[in-house]
Amino acid sequence: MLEITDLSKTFFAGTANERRALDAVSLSLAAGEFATVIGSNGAGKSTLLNLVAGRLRPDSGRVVIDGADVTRLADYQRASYIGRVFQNPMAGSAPEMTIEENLAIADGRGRRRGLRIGVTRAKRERFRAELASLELGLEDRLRTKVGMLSGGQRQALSLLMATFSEPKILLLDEHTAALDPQRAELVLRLTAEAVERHHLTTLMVTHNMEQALRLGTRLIMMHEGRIVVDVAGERKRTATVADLLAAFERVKGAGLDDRALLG
Ligand SMILES: Nc1ncnc2c1ncn2[C@@H]1O[C@H](COP(=O)(O)OP(=O)(O)OP(=O)(O)O)[C@@H](O)[C@H]1O
Repeated sequence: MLEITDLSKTFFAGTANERRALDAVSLSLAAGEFATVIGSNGAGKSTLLNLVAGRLRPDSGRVVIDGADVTRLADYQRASYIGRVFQNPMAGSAPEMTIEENLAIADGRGRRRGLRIGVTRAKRERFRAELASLELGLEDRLRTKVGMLSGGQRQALSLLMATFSEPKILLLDEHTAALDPQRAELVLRLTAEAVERHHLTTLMVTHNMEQALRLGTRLIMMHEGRIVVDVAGERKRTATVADLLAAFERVKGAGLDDRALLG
């Protein structure tokens, strides 16, 4: 479903500040595969997501989604392929618009006939049913402005909006980091349910190793623009936080050529 081949991105190339954010990364995710992505600050995690979303253009390499080469498409041109939730709960929805208006926009995303935010009775019923699944009581507040919601409620709504039009790829960029532990747990549960229900191919960046181990079917560790650990199946299920920390220490100590051994 997602084929990334030899993807590279350097910022400020040719200057003293040159920074190789992504270094010939290749990654293949099958339909429905849910990869959690960890790595230290500056490892290239957000850059990877930005390249998949089309927010950034790569210097070289390819991004193929569901067989379509989207490498040269701008972010709005691949919007129908991608749902994304950011760290900031304020980023995913429009505060001055109501819950149902926000959902109507999400519902129309990627469709051809422009922005249609008209809400029919049938749509309203669907919105109500989807909101009820969040178990936050938002189904009774369709006409409430989104700016009135708490961070956790807003992030749950952002997640619903990101998955509403059943995207091919779901990108989650530390989407629970700004929430208190209880709300973070709720949004994580909703995430797992949405991925399962819509069979979404997912990349979830997190700094929380326990989360990275508990969620998803695959775990990727990045370091200095490369994927240095990539585990799935039984190996992922039985891995511990201590294993990840040990792997990270090995990566930091290893020369570039040795890193391939860790996968
Ligand atoms: N728009 C940009 N302009 C210049 N440099 C950038 C830009 N985005 C990222 N970088 C640099 O690229 C490198 C990778 O950054 P990136 O944000 O992808 O890392 P990350 O793994 O997401 O880190 P964090 O965990 O801190 O969010 C860093 O050195 C960063 O400073």
